[in-house]
Amino acid sequence: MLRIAVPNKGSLSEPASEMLHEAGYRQRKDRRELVLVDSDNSVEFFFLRPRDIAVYVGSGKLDIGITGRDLLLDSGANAEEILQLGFAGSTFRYATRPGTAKDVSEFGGMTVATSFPGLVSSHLADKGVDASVVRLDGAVETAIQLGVAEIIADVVETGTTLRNAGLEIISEPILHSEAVVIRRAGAGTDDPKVQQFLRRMQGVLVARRYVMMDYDIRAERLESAVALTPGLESPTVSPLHDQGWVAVRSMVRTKEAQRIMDDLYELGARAILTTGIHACRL
Ligand SMILES: Nc1ncnc2c1ncn2[C@@H]1O[C@H](COP(=O)(O)OP(=O)(O)OP(=O)(O)O)[C@@H](O)[C@H]1O
Ligand SMILES: O=P(O)(O)OC[C@H]1O[C@H](OP(=O)(O)OP(=O)(O)O)[C@H](O)[C@@H]1O
Ligand SMILES: [Mg+2]
Repeated sequence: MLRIAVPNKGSLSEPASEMLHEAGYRQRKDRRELVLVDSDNSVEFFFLRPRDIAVYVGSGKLDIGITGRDLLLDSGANAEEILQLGFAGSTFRYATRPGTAKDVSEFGGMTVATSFPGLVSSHLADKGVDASVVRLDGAVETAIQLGVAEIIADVVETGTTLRNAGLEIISEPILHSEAVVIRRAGAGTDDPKVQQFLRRMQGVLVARRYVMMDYDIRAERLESAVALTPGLESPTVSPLHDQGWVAVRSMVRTKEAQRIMDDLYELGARAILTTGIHACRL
């Protein structure tokens, strides 16, 4: 059985379970369930606090985990990313009241409040800045108002939370984060059970990002049309009964589908259809 850690709470929890469900795995119906065995797929899921996942996986007690890159790096656990999952995207940044500091180099002697002390301490050390770090559990924006710290370091998605707290971002992001699949460092991905899990998750990513596009085009325009829809490897081209026309089938990025349909139409393509992909193995 492959033992997989899944976030049980917070921003990562629902999208992680949704993705696993799309990959064909059973997921819990009751949020209080802590362990779930999916015997059909030889997988055991452990629903754990997002912060703890890297610790379990790093110790080798669990084979694989889903967590955030920021949480992984903050934990200092002996684990590494093996797949990026494309959800829970955010940056990790410093912020303060206007006028306090314009750059990390000015933080010397100040206090930084954060829920990610490992990440922040090592970033400050890299920059050679001698600032104190105070660890808080959440809602760190308030630490400045209450005089616990001059600076905060926190997850920023839209920036709304910072704006509402009257804070401004300082310097470049410390980190770009997203949900990732992790494994104990050095354990590799050769294990067939791990390979199968990764193929399923990659299948979901592709099914989410691509649609299948079909169209008919005159044979003499085929090369120009194929240049617009090169597919992942190479498009399928089939002859039509009506001589001089061919049918083309190719995968295109969902985000680009409408633009490509316009361009194909301009080129003379007709009967242009897109269909969703439910699942795939590349
Ligand atoms: N607003 C957000 N947008 C995108 N990702 C976020 C956001 N807030 C937190 N995350 C990500 O979620 C992970 C943190 O999960 P965690 O459950 O500890 O905190 P949370 O989602 O803020 O939940 P809570 O604070 O309610 O417990 C990190 O990887 C972080 O980057
Ligand atoms: O840039 P934004 O779109 O505003 O999102 C970022 C905010 O979302 C998270 O907070 P959450 O609501 O999880 O509260 P927390 O501080 O208690 O974790 C995070 O800690 C930031 O505060
Ligand atoms: Mg939070």
